[in-house]
Amino acid sequence: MSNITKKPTAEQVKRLPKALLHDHLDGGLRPQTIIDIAKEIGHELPTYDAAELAEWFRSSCDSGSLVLYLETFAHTVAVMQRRQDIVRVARECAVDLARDGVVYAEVRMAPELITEKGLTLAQAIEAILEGFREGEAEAKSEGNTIRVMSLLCGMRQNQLSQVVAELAVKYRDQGVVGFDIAGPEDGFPPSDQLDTFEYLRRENAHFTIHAGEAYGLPSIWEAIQLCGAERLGHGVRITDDIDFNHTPARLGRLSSYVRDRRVPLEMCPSSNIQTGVADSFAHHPLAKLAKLRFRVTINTDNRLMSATSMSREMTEMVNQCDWTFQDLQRVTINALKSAFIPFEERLSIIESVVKPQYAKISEE
Ligand SMILES: O=c1[nH]cnc2c1ncn2[C@H]1C[C@H](O)[C@@H](CO)O1
Ligand SMILES: [Zn+2]
Repeated sequence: MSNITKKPTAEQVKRLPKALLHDHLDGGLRPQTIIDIAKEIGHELPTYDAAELAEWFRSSCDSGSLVLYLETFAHTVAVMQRRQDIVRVARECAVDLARDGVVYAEVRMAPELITEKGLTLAQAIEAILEGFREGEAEAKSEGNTIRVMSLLCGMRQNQLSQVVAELAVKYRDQGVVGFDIAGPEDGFPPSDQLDTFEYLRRENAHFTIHAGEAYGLPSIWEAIQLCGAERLGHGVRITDDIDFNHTPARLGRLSSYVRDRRVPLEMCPSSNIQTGVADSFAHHPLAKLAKLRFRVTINTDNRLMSATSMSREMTEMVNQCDWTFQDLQRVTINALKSAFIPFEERLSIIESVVKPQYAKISEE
C-alpha cells in the first residue's frame, strides 16, 4: 500500500522538491541584508534589528489592503539601487529558495523600480541574472540544485511596459523566460497594456498577468480573453464565478473556460490572507479549486512580507486542509507543466526529480 495518500511531516515537506512560479525579488530580501545596505547608503528604516524588521514587514502587510501592502516595498526597493546590491539580493534569493527545497523557480522583478541611481533597465536586468547564476552556484556548493529563471514585470501604474516587454524578448536566451504586470489592480485593467501583450504574442513570448487578486472577474476575463495571458497571477477571485452551494459546484462560463483550458492559477494563500481575500488557509479557495481540478499552483508571492516560504505554504495546506503527499505532488507537477521553460526541460524535472523524490520520501 503506497503512502502517497498520507500527510507528510513538516520536515518531509521541507525536503520534497518544490517548484515556484510566483515570487517577487523585492518581496523576499533577508532582513539583515536590508539593514546592511540601508546603513551603507543612508536609507532610514523603521528599525535596525533584523527580527524586529521582519516583524515590521509582516505586521505592516496585515492591513487587508493591497495598496497598503504595496507601500512596504519602498524599503526593499530603496536598497536595490546599486548594481552590487541587486546581485547580492538575487544571489541570496536563489540560495534561500534552494535551502527550502525549491528546485525550480521563476522569480519576478520590475526593473523600472531599480534605476533610481542611474542604472539602465538593461544593467538592472543583467545584475538580477548575474545574481541568480551566482546563487545557483552557491546553492550547488551547499549540496542543493536549483534553477532560477527571471520574469520581468511592468508596473501597471507606469508607462514602461512596452520597453520592459521588449527587454524580456531581448534577454529571452539569457535567463528571462517571461513577462508580467504588477502593482495596484483596481483602476489599472490589463487592457491598458493591450498593445504590449499583442507585441509579446507576435514574438511568441510567454506572459502571466496579476489578475483576480484585489479586483474580480472583469480583470480575469480581460487578462485571458483580451490580452491572452497564459497564466493568472493569483486568479483567486475566479471563485466569484463558481456556485459552491450546489453539489457538485456549478461553474459559470468564465470559470469553466479557465478549467477547461487548464489555465494555471498562481495561488499565494498567505499573501491573500494579508490582503483580505480569505481569513485562513482553511478558508482559502485553494483547496476547493484543487478539488475541482483547476490547474492550481502554490506560491509564496512575497516571502518577507508574509514571513513565509514554500515549505510553510505547503505545510499549512497539510495542517489546515489535510493535504497529502499526493496533493502536494499534484500542485508541484502543475507548476512545472505551467513553467515558461521549454517542454522537454519541464518534463525532465518532473520525471527525474519530482516523481522519484516523492516516491522515496513518501515511503520513509
Ligand atoms: O501580490 C501582488 N500584487 C500586485 N503587485 C505586487 C504583488 N506583490 C508585489 N507586487 C509588486 C510590488 C513590487 O515592487 C513589484 C515588483 O516585484 O510587484
Ligand atoms: Zn505577486
